[in-house]
Amino acid sequence: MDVRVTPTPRLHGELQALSSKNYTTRYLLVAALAEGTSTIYYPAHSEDSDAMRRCISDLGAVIEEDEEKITITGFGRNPKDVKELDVGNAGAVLRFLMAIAALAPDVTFINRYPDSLGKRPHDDLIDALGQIGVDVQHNNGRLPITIRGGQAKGGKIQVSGNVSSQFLSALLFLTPLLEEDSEIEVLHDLKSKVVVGQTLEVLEQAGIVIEATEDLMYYKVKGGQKYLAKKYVVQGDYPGSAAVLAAAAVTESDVILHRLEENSKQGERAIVDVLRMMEVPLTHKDGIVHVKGNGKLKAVEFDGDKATDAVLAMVAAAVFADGTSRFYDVENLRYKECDRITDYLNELRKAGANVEERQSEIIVHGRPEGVEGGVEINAHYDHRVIMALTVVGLRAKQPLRIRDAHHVAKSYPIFFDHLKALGANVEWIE
Ligand SMILES: O=C(O)C1=C[C@@H](OP(=O)(O)O)[C@@H](O)[C@H](O)C1
Ligand SMILES: C=C(OP(=O)(O)O)C(=O)O
Repeated sequence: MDVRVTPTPRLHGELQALSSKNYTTRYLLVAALAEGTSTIYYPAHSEDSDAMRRCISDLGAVIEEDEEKITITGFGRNPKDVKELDVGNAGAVLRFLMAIAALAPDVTFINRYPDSLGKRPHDDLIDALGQIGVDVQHNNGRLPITIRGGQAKGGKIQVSGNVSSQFLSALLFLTPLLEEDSEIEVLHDLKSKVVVGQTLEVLEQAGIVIEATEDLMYYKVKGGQKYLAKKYVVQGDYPGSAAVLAAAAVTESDVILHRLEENSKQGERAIVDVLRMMEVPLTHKDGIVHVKGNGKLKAVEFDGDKATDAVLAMVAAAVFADGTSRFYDVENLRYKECDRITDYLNELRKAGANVEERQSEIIVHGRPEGVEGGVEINAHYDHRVIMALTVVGLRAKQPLRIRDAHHVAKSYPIFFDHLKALGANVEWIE
């Protein structure tokens, strides 16, 4: 399904932010790893969070759900002997469960998205699991991947952090359940470090004790720990909301978004600071962001690694800024649903933006006068590309057609409903 985005000068209205994808996947996982019954209030509903639900259920968690909450009776350290797991296109779900599969005899992760997740590398995690005796069969570091666990006892693990933080998070979820104590040392740089903060926060809430150095590069984990069954409440999602806020910033707007905690550990809350730096009129108080956009933005420089899943939305806003913006330290955007530097900038250029790439930088020469539009956009299976190009389309001169925009459902199935509710001219077309 495609979406047509027709230029829209004004947005107006009030929305509840959707629930955080990253917290939902983590709470589902720690609930599955506990032996009792946990309750998660306001879980996210998206393809990625559904992938975690489906997989933990296949592994033996018992799940009941109503409008408001989900209750999960976990399998502790004894997952069911499943032969196959389907994580859809969800990178974090795959990586976390690759580690948990070390507790099972023989699991194969199938390759349902050969052109997206199927291209992403998992070598660093495969290597780390190998160090504690887990046998991993793989296709040159990629899916399909078969894990034969059972032998893992704990010990010293070194893991590289310069492609994805998800490998480290995966090991942090697994090692407390192993018989022996573990030490985890992160090699090279640790990208998306802030997200590891969310992992540690959730582990602590689940009763797991982990000693971490302040720089998050070294950990001591006692083996034989138990995840506790708990009650969790999922907060609002900054990465998805970043696109809505960017849309409000590039238009004349009066847009209010609820459920965005000021002191959240989500790095993508930096969207608020970045828009402020761009001189977009806004306030943020008591979990409510209120943007009163006038369409005027100033260029900005920002370390994108601090807010990895909001960078594309920030870049979309910068397309209309006065001056040249620079988003640096973003190399690992290349290893996501698509190459979020080369592929994304190609689509932006088609729409009429003036952008340049470096290996780990995105440079945007702003066009406050607007961009031409009138083209078809390739979504590259990437929800964040779809959302960011929608922002650009709102201020293009001619409509943009975004092909296969249904992939927005990976994290934000109701994104277009939300934008429509604000008055955006967006419509699904066959
Ligand atoms: O741990 C997580 O839930 C995630 C970590 C980040 O990935 P990287 O660590 O690969 O940057 C982020 O982009 C992804 O959306 C979710
Ligand atoms: C990169 C993302 O997710 P994942 O790595 O879990 O596929 C994302 O949500 O933008």
